[in-house]
Amino acid sequence: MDPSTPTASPGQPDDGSSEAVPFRSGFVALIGRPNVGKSTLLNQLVGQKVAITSPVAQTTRNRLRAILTTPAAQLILLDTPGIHKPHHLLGERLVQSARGAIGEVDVVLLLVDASQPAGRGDGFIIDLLRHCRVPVHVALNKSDRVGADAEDLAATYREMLAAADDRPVAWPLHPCSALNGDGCQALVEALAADLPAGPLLYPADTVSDQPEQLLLAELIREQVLTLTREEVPHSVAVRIERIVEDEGKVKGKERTAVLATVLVERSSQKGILIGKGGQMLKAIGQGARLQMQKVFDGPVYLELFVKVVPNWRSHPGRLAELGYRGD
Ligand SMILES: Nc1nc2c(ncn2[C@@H]2O[C@H](COP(=O)(O)OP(=O)(O)OP(=O)(O)O)[C@@H](O)[C@H]2O)c(=O)[nH]1
Repeated sequence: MDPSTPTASPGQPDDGSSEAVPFRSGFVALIGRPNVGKSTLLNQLVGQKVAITSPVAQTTRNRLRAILTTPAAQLILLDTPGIHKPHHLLGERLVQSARGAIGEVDVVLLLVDASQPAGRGDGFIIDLLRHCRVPVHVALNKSDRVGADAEDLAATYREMLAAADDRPVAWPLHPCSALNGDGCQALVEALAADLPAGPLLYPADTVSDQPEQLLLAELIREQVLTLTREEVPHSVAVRIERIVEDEGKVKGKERTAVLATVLVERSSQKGILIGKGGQMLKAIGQGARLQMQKVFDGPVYLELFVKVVPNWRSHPGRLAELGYRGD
């Protein structure tokens, strides 16, 4: 299909009758508690890595737009930081950012971890969404872990949601697995059906509006989250200093050099990040470099520095500099 003619959809009759199915486009906010799988779902839906994921809660710090174009619709998906009780200025900005997203979209997708019982956190989010003027869908994620069939899972979760909140909620439930893709196509179709008729808002082959620098910084942060222990992850920020087309070519492909600084709050954290004989920093660099090579589709040289900036998470100026605006 020619992407510049978005009204041509598979449901459109070719007899010239007026019952053409309109192309739909609009914004969908992904809302949920930390670690329910929002970023994993985003990557699964657009078919490539646009958001970093990790088993550490509160991985997502920026609102990311991922763009999914099907023959019938274009969905602009806003990944939001998990909603949780904030403990510092960064935390407050993250929650503000998620709340802000609810007011700006055409559809809200509430993601829950269906392998966990619904709890007070779910009640808090349901309350936040109760007065939302746009359709709310609920993705029952991690269905692969539950072992129940889709119907049973929906019925169980409906009861759990009702128990988490005394007033009944009648939002459509979609069992799915962001990890293996089960149920994701049906989910996309349901979301698309609730979008307004409209044209393509981005070229059909766009998958993200995230600046390259931010993605590269996130790929480094992902390795830190994956490889280091509890006390380090949330104190880390990454700043990309420079990206240069390197002189050298490897197997005929241009090499890209990336220079980045990893910011931590304490010198003890710097020690952990560097590791014995520099082993930890080397492993972080190697992991990030492999991911970056996929982004550039070519060889990457990555140089990492570690710098201590005490309390950067509580400094409005530092947060803004690193892109955490909480808008
Ligand atoms: N088994 C299983 N695990 C999943 C699924 N979706 C996500 N996960 C795992 O859950 C963890 C958290 O996933 P993320 O995508 O980072 O979660 P998030 O909601 O974006 O997290 P925050 O950034 O903290 O808000 C990771 O270890 C994922 O691999 C799923 O469908 N099935």
